[in-house]
Parts: sequence; C-alpha cells; structure tokens
Amino acid sequence: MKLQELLKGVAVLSSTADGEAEIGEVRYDSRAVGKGDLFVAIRGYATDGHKYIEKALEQGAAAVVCEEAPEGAPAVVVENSRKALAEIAANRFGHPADSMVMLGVTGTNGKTTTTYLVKHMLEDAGHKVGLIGTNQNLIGSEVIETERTTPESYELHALFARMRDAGCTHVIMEVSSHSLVLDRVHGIRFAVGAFTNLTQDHLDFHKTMENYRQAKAILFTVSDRGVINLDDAAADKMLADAKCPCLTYSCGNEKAGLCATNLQLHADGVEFDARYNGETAHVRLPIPGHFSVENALNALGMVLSLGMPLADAAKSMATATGVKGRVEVVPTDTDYTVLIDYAHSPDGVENVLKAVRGFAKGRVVALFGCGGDRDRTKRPKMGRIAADLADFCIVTSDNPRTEEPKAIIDDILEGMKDSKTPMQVIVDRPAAIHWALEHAQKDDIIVLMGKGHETYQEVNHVKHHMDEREIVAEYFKN
Ligand SMILES: CC(=O)N[C@H]1[C@@H](OP(=O)(O)OP(=O)(O)OC[C@H]2O[C@@H](n3ccc(=O)[nH]c3=O)[C@H](O)[C@@H]2O)O[C@H](CO)[C@@H](O)[C@@H]1O[C@H](C)C(=O)N[C@@H](C)C(=O)N[C@H](CCC(=O)O)C(=O)O
Ligand SMILES: Nc1ncnc2c1ncn2[C@@H]1O[C@H](COP(=O)(O)OP(=O)(O)OP(=O)(O)O)[C@@H](O)[C@H]1O
Ligand SMILES: N[C@H](CCC[C@H](N)C(=O)O)C(=O)O
Ligand SMILES: [Mg+2]
Repeated sequence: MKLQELLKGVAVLSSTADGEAEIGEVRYDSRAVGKGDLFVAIRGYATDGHKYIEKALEQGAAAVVCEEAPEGAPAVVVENSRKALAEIAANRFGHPADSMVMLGVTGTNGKTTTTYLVKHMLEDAGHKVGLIGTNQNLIGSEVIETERTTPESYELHALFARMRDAGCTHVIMEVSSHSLVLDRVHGIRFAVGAFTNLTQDHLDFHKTMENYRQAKAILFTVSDRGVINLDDAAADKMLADAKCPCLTYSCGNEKAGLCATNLQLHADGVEFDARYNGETAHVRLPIPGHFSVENALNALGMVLSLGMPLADAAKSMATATGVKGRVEVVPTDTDYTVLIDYAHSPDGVENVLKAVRGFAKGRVVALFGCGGDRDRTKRPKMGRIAADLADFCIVTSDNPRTEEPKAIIDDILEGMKDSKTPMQVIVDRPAAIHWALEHAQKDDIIVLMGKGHETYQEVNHVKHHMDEREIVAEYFKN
C-alpha cells in the first residue's frame, strides 16, 4: 500500500516523505523493521520510540511517522503517534471494524466472563462472533493466542480483518483501561459499550482511582449505547460522563432499566428473575457467585441493547459454560474441592471468597500471591481480605516478574499481621499447592487465586510453564 493511502485521514503536521512510496509492513517497534517498512515512533513509559528512528532507517525503513523529525529523515510529523498508528492500522486493513457490530466491555472485574456470555448468546441467535480478551482471541471456535487483554491498535485491526474475512458479524472485546488511555482502540465506534465495576487495580499505571475511572469513561464517548452497573459506586459519574443513552442494571434497584430480583445463589450456579421493559424472564447461569448475577446482567444488557428479545437471551444464558480459570473446578476425586480462579485484585479476592463461603461446607483455604511490577498498594489489601474471609491462607508467588518474590510476599503479609487466621508462606507456587493438597481436610474448598487461565509463571521477562491443573493432577499420580 502507498504511504499516502496509509495516511488517509491522519492529521499530518508536516512531511518530508514520499507519499507514493510503496510500504511493506507498518512497525512500531524498531527491532522488527525491515526494508520498505513504515516505522511509527511512539513516546512510551519505558523508552521513546524516537530514539530508534535512525536504527529503523538503517534497517531499511522507507519512512517514519513521528512527533518530532530528525533532520534529513523521510518523516511524517503528527501530533500524536499512538493515534496515528491506530488510524494507519484501520487504513492498512480496510477499516474492518466498520463492517462488524463492535461490542466493548470495560471495568475492573468481570470483563472476560461477560464477553464469553455475550458470545454464547449471539451465537445461539445465529451470528458468527469474534472475541478479544485476556484468555485468548476467538474467531468462532478458532483460537488465537494472545499476550494482552486489549492488543495494540495495529494487531487489533489485523485481528478484526481476520474476523471480517472469516464471516464474523459481531466482535465482543474487553477494553482495558490501558487500551483506552494508550489509544489502542482509538477510532473504533462501538455499537454497545458496557461497564462492570470500578475497584482498585492498576494504580501503578493510573496513579489515582479517579484517573482510572476516567479512563474507563472514555468507552462511553465512543459508543452508540451504554450498559452501566447501577450498583457500582462509580455509576453516577459514569452516567454523567457518558455521551450516549445508557441502559442501567442492578440487583434489586427498581430504578434500573434491567433489574434482577429473587436471586438464588447455588454451589453450581445462580438463578434470578430479570425485568426489562415491562417483561420478566427467569435467568439461570451455571457459574456460581453473586458476581455471576452481575456478569449475567451486564451481558444481558448488551444483547438487549442490540434488540435481542429478553426471553431468547434468558433461554440462551442457561446453556452458557464456565470460563477457563474463573471459578473452575479441578477434578481431584477426593472429599475436598480445588478451584482455580483469576481473582487478582482486592475486590476479586473478596468476591470469590464470599461466593465460595456461601456454599462451603468445610474450611475455605485461600492460596494466592500478587504480581510483580504491578500496583503494590493492592498487595496488603488482598492479604487482609483473604485473611478476613478464609479459614486458612497460603501466601505464595504470582508472576514475580522483575521483583524479588519474597519482597512481594512481605507486602502482602503487611496486611495480614493483625489477623488470627492461620497461614503458611511458601514462595514456590507448585510447592505451595502441594502443601495445600497434603494438608487438605474433608469438605475443604481450596481456592487457587490469581493465575486463572495462565499456564506460566513470569520471572524476569521469561514465562516458565506452570499450569495449576497439571500440578494438581501430577500430585495425585504419585
Ligand atoms: C503500560 C503499558 O501498557 N505499556 C504498553 C506500552 O508501552 P510503552 O508505551 O511504555 O512503550 P515503551 O516500552 O516505553 O516503548 C516505546 C516505544 O518504543 C518502541 N521501541 C522500544 C525499544 C526498541 O528497541 N525499539 C523500539 O522501537 C516500543 O515498541 C514502543 O512503541 O505500549 C507497548 C506497545 O504496545 C506495550 O507493549 C506496553 O505494554 C506493557 C508491556 C504491559 O505490560 N502492559 C500491560 C500492563 C497492559 O497493557 N495490561 C492491560 C490490562 C490487563 C488487564 O487487567 O486485563 C491489557 O490490555 O493487557
Ligand atoms: N463482576 C464481578 N465483580 C467482581 N469480581 C468478579 C466479577 N466477575 C468475576 N470476578 C472475579 O474476578 C476474577 C476476574 O474475572 P474476569 O477475568 O472475568 O475479569 P476481567 O475484568 O476480565 O479481569 P482482567 O482485568 O484481568 O482482564 C474472577 O476470577 C472472579 O474471581
Ligand atoms: N492482566 C492483569 C492480571 C494479572 C494477574 C496476575 N496473575 C498477575 O500477574 O498479577 C495484569 O497484568 O495486571
Ligand atoms: Mg479479562
């Protein structure tokens, strides 16, 4: 594609590049630049892409898109390289998002789960659906591995193009707060945007809860319709900031457009009555926990906003399956239960432990750690909540990344120091899981928190294979 075609619609401040140049690939990482490519220089948090312009040109880049051009370089100067990258990506792939119904979910917890519920309901209604999120990307049932919850704009549009070409009519995606601030979804118009909740996470990046909230609110400035959790403390502000009509949902608050009543929380799922537009339907979802009612309402809100009849949506919900690593039961053939869950924030820990407490006949044993190079202030809070809600805690490692595992654990223990809940510290996670299994008692529920679908432990930029399902299975082989 010619450079000028890639730049269609991009607000160019000045250019010394040849618009007729035939561009190979578009790269935002100099290390991947090859002959004839376009290098987009981005100012980041760790480094500045402008530092690598010279290197990119040496490697054969045909032109550079940047915010500040070095002398003599074939450069296209723009105000914001991240936005330009997103616009170039849409041009490069033929604006695939425009030909599908785009659906986005933001919020601290529940995004992944909600997206799977929406996909399931839309597929039941006969649509081919693409899904983008933390666990994996899906084109129908084809799995595409992912590194991110919301990919960088260029990868995102490439993925949309594959989805469009495969016949997808709808895309349901998680829209992380990082992606909203870093313009990964810039230029995408969502038919429906949905907000699950706002609780503490990612303060390493957003610094304050209000910044974090405002990041999420961006979604409702680029959506035709919104779906908002009225029970969340941030609901009023989210509604005030929204630039689109919003459907609210609630467990019990009759003011909400979509309201759940007669909640029944079972060990293997939830049931409730959903009222919407004067109609009522009984909803069943085979995933346990009060938060599953909220996720079900969020997903229902999205498909109702698209015009799906309530009765059809409710019928479909009953056949939804669980999501890998979200309250997932690990088969053990013992008289106790092992669950794998992705709770990795104070609210996630609280919710999953309360849910488990709701159906546990014996002790609730919480095994968890906290990620390195991530929000440190959530660590003692997660520790305190786990100590408050579990009968026994095992504190271990969860993706230490470049931090010292024991130092992360010490941050967690800070929040547990006044607790009388018995606990054990075992830095090595497989060893900690073994210890939990060795000491399990009848009717215990052992909740392995934080890894969810992840099948690795990330240490110093290297992902070492570690699948909790395999660790449990191997334990019982011996
Ligand atoms: C905080 C954050 O999200 N950072 C993302 C951001 O990095 P950045 O802007 O700081 O980039 P940088 O590392 O300073 O580099 C600046 C530019 O120089 C380029 N570069 C760098 C080195 C070099 O030799 N040559 C070169 O050209 C880089 O490719 C980049 O374009 O843009 C990069 C390019 O897309 C991302 O890889 C990077 O994700 C980092 C690695 C990350 O871990 N992100 C996580 C926190 C994240 O995005 N998480 C969310 C939410 C998770 C959830 O709760 O579900 C997600 O959506 O996954
Ligand atoms: N609506 C909810 N409210 C609070 N906690 C929830 C909710 N839904 C799920 N959880 C808890 O949070 C964990 C993460 O859920 P899920 O993966 O659906 O969230 P997410 O928003 O996609 O997270 P991430 O930011 O990592 O992508 C679950 O394993 C569960 O413990
Ligand atoms: N995607 C999120 C959750 C990671 C969960 C946990 N395993 C961790 O490493 O903290 C993040 O990158 O913050
Ligand atoms: Mg997710």
